[in-house]
Amino acid sequence: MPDLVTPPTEPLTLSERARAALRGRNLIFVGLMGAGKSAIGRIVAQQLAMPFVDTDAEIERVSRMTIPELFAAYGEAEFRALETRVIERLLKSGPRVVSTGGGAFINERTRAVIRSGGLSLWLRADLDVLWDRVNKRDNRPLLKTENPKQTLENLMHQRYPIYAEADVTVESRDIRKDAMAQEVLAILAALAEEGKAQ
Ligand SMILES: Nc1ncnc2c1ncn2[C@@H]1O[C@H](COP(=O)(O)OP(=O)(O)O)[C@@H](O)[C@H]1O
Ligand SMILES: O=C(O)C1=C[C@@H](OP(=O)(O)O)[C@@H](O)[C@H](O)C1
Ligand SMILES: [Mg+2]
Repeated sequence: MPDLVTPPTEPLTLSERARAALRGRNLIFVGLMGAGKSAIGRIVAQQLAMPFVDTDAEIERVSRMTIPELFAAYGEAEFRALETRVIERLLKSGPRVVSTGGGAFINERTRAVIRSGGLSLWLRADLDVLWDRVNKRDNRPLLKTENPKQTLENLMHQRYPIYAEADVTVESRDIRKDAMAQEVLAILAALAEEGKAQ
């Protein structure tokens, strides 16, 4: 007689549980410059076995210009319009993990596109963590001011109430990037299980 007892199923991995929270939707990282959207988004995508796109890199690819060149040549308003179009296209052809530039979710149109395009995740960080990270590079045109740390702090005050509208908030801490990515997965998995990731 063959054994008709169903074998026990393997427990789901953390990545599988996190992916369940997305229910086939895009995962969109938002937050201020230096929060780790680009770096952590890439690792999370690998873990979820989903394609990854960084919107700044995509904007640079399609325009064949760098972000500082785009700001210098066309100004912030034009950059935002291009950013909205690029994000809309990427989200429509998903599901992917998408890391946005810091100002994307602040723009009303882009925010609406992100809201309807998937699960938004705010990587939230303190000023000192952000400053420590952005200070090392000079590729962020908005920080080319007399006092860039003060500018970053002003942006925090302006933007944090808006980032808070994201579906999920994760504290971006000063820990290894792979550990940070694991935290993101664990929070997504917990959401799926609580049935909160609507
Ligand atoms: N958890 C982390 N620990 C250490 N360094 C980090 C961490 N997250 C990001 N970084 C580094 O900080 C810098 C800014 O991160 P990035 O992903 O570009 O931020 P964002 O895209 O949000 O502006 C990069 O050099 C990145 O490697
Ligand atoms: O905060 C912003 O308005 C910006 C953030 C940058 O992306 P990161 O947040 O990935 O640095 C980039 O899109 C551009 O310099 C503008
Ligand atoms: Mg980035």
